[in-house]
Amino acid sequence: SVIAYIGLGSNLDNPTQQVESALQELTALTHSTLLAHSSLYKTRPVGPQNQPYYINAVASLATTLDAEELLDQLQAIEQTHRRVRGTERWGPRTLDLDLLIFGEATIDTPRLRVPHPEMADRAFVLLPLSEIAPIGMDIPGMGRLQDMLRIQSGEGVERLD
Ligand SMILES: CC1(C)Nc2nc(N)[nH]c(=O)c2N=C1O
Repeated sequence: SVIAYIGLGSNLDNPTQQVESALQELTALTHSTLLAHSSLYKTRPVGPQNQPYYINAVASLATTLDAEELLDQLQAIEQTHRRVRGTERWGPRTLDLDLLIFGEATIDTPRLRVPHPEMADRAFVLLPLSEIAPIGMDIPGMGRLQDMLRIQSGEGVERLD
């Protein structure tokens, strides 16, 4: 099996509830085991500011699914949260499940880019990720987590106790 890291985000319809229940659903994925999840964070929107704050988290999963199969499962969970696709690209959403890292794989297909190309400059991903990943972890084709964190300010990312 490989270890996959999943980014969770929501800023519509009770985001804390959306993320909490998505974490529950991740424990029920076939051929997968939820290993850990971060705290929840309240984060300022990246992109258009005229939208609500997000709730973000990161989870790690041991899985024997391949990346595309896992993506299918994640998109199915998004659907159960009434994720209305085709809405504004950077607009608000009930639930985003992003496949951030899939073992040592680097994938670049029309459906899937892994590791997630924007994660290196997103504190709303790096801070929760650093709670559950080894700080020296190498992110395939991108560099070390600790080096990415160093150039991020925690501004606009608040851990919820
Ligand atoms: C619109 C965009 C880029 N901004 C975000 N901003 C924050 N803070 N959290 C997100 O999960 C998030 N997701 C996105 O897709």
